[in-house]
Amino acid sequence: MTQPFFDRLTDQVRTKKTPLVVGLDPRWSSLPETLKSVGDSLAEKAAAYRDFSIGILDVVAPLVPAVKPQVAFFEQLGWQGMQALAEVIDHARKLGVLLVMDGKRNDIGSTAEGYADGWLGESSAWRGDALTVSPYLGDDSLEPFVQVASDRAAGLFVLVKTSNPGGKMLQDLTADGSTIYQHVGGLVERLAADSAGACGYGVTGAVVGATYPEQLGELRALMPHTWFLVPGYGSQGGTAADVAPAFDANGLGAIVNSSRAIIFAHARDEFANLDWQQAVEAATRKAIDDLSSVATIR
Ligand SMILES: O=c1ccn([C@@H]2O[C@H](COP(=O)(O)O)[C@@H](O)[C@H]2O)c(=O)[nH]1
Repeated sequence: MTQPFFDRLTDQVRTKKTPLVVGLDPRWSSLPETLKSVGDSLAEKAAAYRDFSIGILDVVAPLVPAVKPQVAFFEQLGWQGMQALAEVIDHARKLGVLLVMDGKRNDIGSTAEGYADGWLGESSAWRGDALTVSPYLGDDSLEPFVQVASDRAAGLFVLVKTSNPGGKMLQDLTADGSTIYQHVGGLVERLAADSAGACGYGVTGAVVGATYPEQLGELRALMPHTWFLVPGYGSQGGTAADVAPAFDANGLGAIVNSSRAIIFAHARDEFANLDWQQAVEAATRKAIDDLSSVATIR
């Protein structure tokens, strides 16, 4: 019997001794030139995205608990991109690194069932260990995801407080005396508390941006059964000090994503003497070291 996702994540974070997650966000304009030596048809771009992502996986799988493929960049290339994503997922599974699919899906409940099966269902080629979902269609839209995730020992990360500057336009509005992100956080925490496993965390996690450290601390206190996925560290300006409030007393309860700062490290001056995979490894180790100063994992 497979352990619940957040129990597996806890084990992986303890084994790898880091909360760092590497984001797989291939972008044609930033790819190493050696991978772009072919043409730029959709098929050729998809093959380059596959090779790039697999090359990253080979480097980071022994170092980090999970990777976060950004579905948008694969969807952008149509069916060839989705084929490439399936191959990347397959490779990650063989390497034993957990997969957080960043798709930010949702719809009315009956349609949400389709998304849940497509991204978490046993027979899907795009099955992740966890999926990001939007809360803005309400509690009934989350139910199919919770059901499938519970049945499949998968996890969810619901958007609560996103890292982008414009997120506050809606998420910080006040209704019935609380902000929208506090209401969403309360809903996610109730679902997590109802399903908490051996590690103390439930089936629903929350996305909370590193760019809002004050709210990270506030939500950590409000959401003790909810694991956080923290994007915005690195390229968006979030620092190790900013993400420090996301962790619980055991240095657990949060994973911290970094995408561009790691996968395109070959373009950083400090790694200019390295090939692109060596640069990925150096940037990953640097981020692990940086985060170790704020998350003491027990
Ligand atoms: O609030 C959010 C939710 C998701 N993201 C995603 O995370 C990565 C961040 O990439 P970086 O290169 O490390 O900035 C990307 O896939 C976003 O779509 C987010 O940034 N903020």
